[in-house]
Amino acid sequence: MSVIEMDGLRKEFTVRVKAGPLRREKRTVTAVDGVDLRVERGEMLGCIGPNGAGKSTTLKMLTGVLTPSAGRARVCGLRPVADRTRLALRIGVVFGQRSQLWWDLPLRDSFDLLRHVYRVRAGEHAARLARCRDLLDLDAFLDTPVRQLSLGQRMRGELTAALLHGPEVLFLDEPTIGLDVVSKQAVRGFLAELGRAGDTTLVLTTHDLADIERLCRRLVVIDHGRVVHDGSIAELHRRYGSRRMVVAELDAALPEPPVLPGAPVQRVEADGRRLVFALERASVAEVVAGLAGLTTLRDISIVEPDIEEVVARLYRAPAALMDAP
Ligand SMILES: Nc1ncnc2c1ncn2[C@@H]1O[C@H](COP(=O)(O)OP(=O)(O)OP(=O)(O)O)[C@@H](O)[C@H]1O
Repeated sequence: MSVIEMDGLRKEFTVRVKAGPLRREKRTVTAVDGVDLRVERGEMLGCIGPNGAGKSTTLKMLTGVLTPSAGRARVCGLRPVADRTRLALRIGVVFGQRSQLWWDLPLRDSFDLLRHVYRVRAGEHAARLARCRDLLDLDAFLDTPVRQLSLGQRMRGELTAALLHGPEVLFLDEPTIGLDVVSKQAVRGFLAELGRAGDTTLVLTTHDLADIERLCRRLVVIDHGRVVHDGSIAELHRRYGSRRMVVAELDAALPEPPVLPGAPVQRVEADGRRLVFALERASVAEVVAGLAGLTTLRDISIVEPDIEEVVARLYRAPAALMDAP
């Protein structure tokens, strides 16, 4: 049994929209449009998609916050809505906008209350808290009331709060949004460590592709409520034709951009002294050899495909053009 199962999962919302000066009409918004996915124990699944694609709605259905309009979801073998209380003991949830901490209490007291809510044994609680304190560097603000914490400090507190009962699955909606570089690194490092340990399944949505590159071997792209890619980042590059680039720095500009077979010029920069070639069929050696016959090369570098670029192209493509994953 997979730890997360989704079969034809669907969510529609009925919204009222203005249809004239005094009239409002009901309209149906399909937020999630038949998602089929399996996530195995210990996997780290990254979920990306443009604004409004249906990521948060999917997480809300998996955590029992929203009832699906159709289809089936199981998490740890449980029905998220019907078995919500039992499920709460087995999952951890960090949703950026919602806090599970007590605003007026110091972090330490919030953690203590959560121990009682989840009925965690004192020894287990202490061990998990010690690990989080160490990896997330909590000690400097453990006695500060939550409302006085910075966003990055609070997010580290939220992560700890979500993990103190030892969940099997951790759902994270935008865990690094708005964090500064240091907090982002702390959160990513912590999640990577959690992933390496291998006993927690992690599902995260993000707009920050560095989160995905750092953490997730499996990437799901959602658009218009449907899964349009499910696989590794390398597969995404292969599928959408990402190419490596060769950047050639020349001593002097050429009168015309050179035509090299299998390596079209992508960009001309620095007044013609920097040329960027896409490696379509040619190798780096062939580009270097081709250029050496024409000019003096000052420097050459290779740029690996950029995930931002491929994802931007993917988001721009109309959903209908994207084939199934
Ligand atoms: N409670 C609601 N009532 C009506 N429509 C909703 C509701 N929640 C979400 N929607 C709509 O469902 C669609 C999917 O929203 P969702 O929040 O799941 O997207 P998302 O992929 O998480 O977006 P973002 O990246 O902006 O957070 C959007 O069109 C949104 O307006």
